[in-house]
Amino acid sequence: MAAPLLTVTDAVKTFGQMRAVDGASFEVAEGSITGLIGPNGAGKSTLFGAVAGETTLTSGRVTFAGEEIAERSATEIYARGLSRTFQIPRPFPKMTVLENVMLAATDQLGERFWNTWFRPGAVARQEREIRDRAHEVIAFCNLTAVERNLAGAISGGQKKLLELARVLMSDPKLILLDEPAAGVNPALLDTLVEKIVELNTRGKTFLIIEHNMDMVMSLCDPIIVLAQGKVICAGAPEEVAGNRAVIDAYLGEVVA
Ligand SMILES: Nc1ncnc2c1ncn2[C@@H]1O[C@H](COP(=O)(O)OP(=O)(O)OP(=O)(O)O)[C@@H](O)[C@H]1O
Repeated sequence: MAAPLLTVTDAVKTFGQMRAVDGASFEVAEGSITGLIGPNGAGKSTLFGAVAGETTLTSGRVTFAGEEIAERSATEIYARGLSRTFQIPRPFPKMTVLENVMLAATDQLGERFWNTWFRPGAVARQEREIRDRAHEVIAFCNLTAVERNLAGAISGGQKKLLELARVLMSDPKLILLDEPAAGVNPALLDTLVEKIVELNTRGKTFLIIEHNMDMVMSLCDPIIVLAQGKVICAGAPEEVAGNRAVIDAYLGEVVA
């Protein structure tokens, strides 16, 4: 069997006395759409932040594409092909959809971009390439009709598609989606799911945090369940749905 694309081993993240992530271990197989679920406060977003390099784990290991990344910066991890979206989309509201998508590419070019200031011909060529790629990605995400609109003025669902478009500019191997369905109307949710499936067919691997159980159960396999910072179950949707510890964790949330 192929080595996993992402491996998290004994991850711990504490905030003062609080163990937000408490010894979590799991794998994401290359080519999978893996779900990460769990009650509120289980530690899912904290784990995402640690995997993407925004925060450092208190202890534990993270391996991505065969390389240890727990100590790497977010920029280095992004450059290696791991990109994420946020629970609440963070576009630049006063810029157009097209500008937002193009900016995702200039972010990633970093120093190389600034170097080109000394070579004006190269700047123009690079800008053309970025614009062409942005148009492709925007069309794929069904956003062409609004590409000249201000990002702050498009719908919640379109903002989620914009997040996906920005992520796609870097052509990542692994895409982390943080609650893609939150605040998205059913029609746009179908589009979003369709796009995820299509990208997966083209070889992209996904790790998805989601509270919408219908979406998770139909889209993700395997599903990893986190509760109080620990993985309490991981398996196929039907296994997870019938697991006693999972049911108890969610019931605990309802009762609490
Ligand atoms: N920067 C921080 N400082 C202190 N506590 C934090 C911090 N970030 C997260 N926490 C706490 O860590 C725990 C895990 O939070 P986290 O956001 O990772 O959970 P989650 O599973 O993503 O929850 P949700 O589904 O509600 O988004 C929570 O109790 C939260 O209050």
